[in-house]
Amino acid sequence: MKVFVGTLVHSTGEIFMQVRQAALGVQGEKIIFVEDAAKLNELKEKHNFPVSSIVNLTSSQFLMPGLVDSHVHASQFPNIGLHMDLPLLEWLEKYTFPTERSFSDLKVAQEVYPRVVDRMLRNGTTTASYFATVHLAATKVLAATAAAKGQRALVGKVNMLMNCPENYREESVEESLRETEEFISYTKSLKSPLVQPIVTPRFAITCPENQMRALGDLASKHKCRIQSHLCESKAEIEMVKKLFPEFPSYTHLYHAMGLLTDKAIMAHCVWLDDEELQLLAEKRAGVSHCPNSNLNILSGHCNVKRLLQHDVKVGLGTDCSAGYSPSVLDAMRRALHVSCSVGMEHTKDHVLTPAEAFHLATLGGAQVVSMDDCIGNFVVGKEFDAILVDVEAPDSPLDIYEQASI
Ligand SMILES: Nc1nc2[nH]cnc2c(=O)[nH]1
Repeated sequence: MKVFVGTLVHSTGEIFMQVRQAALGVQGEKIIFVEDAAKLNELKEKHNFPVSSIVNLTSSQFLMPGLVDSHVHASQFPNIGLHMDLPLLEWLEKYTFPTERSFSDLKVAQEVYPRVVDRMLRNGTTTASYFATVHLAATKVLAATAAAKGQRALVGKVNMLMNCPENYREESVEESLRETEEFISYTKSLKSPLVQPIVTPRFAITCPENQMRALGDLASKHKCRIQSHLCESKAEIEMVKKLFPEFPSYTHLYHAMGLLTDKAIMAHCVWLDDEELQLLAEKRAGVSHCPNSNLNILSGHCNVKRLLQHDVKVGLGTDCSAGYSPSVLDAMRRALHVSCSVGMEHTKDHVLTPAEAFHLATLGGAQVVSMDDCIGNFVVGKEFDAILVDVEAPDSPLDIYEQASI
């Protein structure tokens, strides 16, 4: 049993502090928090439990729930900070598909994915929902890497068949299903308590109707989560309307395909109309808000308060590499700034508070990835996915002033 002796500090200022040490979570061990040594002795006597180690937190340290990145493309990390001069559809064609295609070479996956998972953990992301690429072998590397490095992860082999380069797509619906099912079996064979497969139709533009329907069925058969992109940019929505004119909206299309489940993660959702918002709320599908990406590739300002007011589950996504930062703390800051812009366009009721941004990054994210029964906060009985923040670590980027008014 591990025991943490210390006081949990909660203040809105926390969210701007740099995470100095990540992934303290200890699998399979019980952890309790106590305020002081006297309380610990009392508990030891009462419950007669063995104590294998005690960690005392100093007054400059605090623990907080691990950060949840509900939308990130592991295969796009080589492009982080590059190529942000085009809007979504052109950006995909010119920069993103060619980079993802390079993962047909397994060596690329073996080199890139361990660095991705390390980088995410160093940023305090204890749970991530990853898009990989269409390549089965490379996607297996990502799943095995997350399992080996102890990151909680949903990993998706990307499904796409049309409106993408001939040298970067699946061959047929049959092959797409066969390989996705093989990936699901492979992930289960890892027997990791942390890593699970997620069904990943890229978006409606790249997936014909029969593929989307079949993937919806597959997710239902294997009780898998689903992730995709929805209503990210106006040009994307126009194209979806042209490709699927018989459906009342993009969101209704996904619903008809069986993709809008209570275990679905829909990235972006910047431009939902009222009916779509209603449908999303009714189906209990979650939204991954990716503000860094939405600004970079000019998608738009998502009104997160509007989503929350309709009782939609919302978490944060870094969406690397359309987003240039793999840090969920960065996503929190961007979410606050975007909400300020939305507030200036509407009313100040649309501005997020720092506490709400903190919630989006932790429990909100856990709800979106359908894991709020086991992570997201420090409720007794949940897994201990936590990060230790030390504001006085050597070279800390923060100066703490006694005069600060809290
Ligand atoms: N931001 C983003 N949007 C997408 N829509 C379809 N694919 C992508 C992607 O890779 N990134």
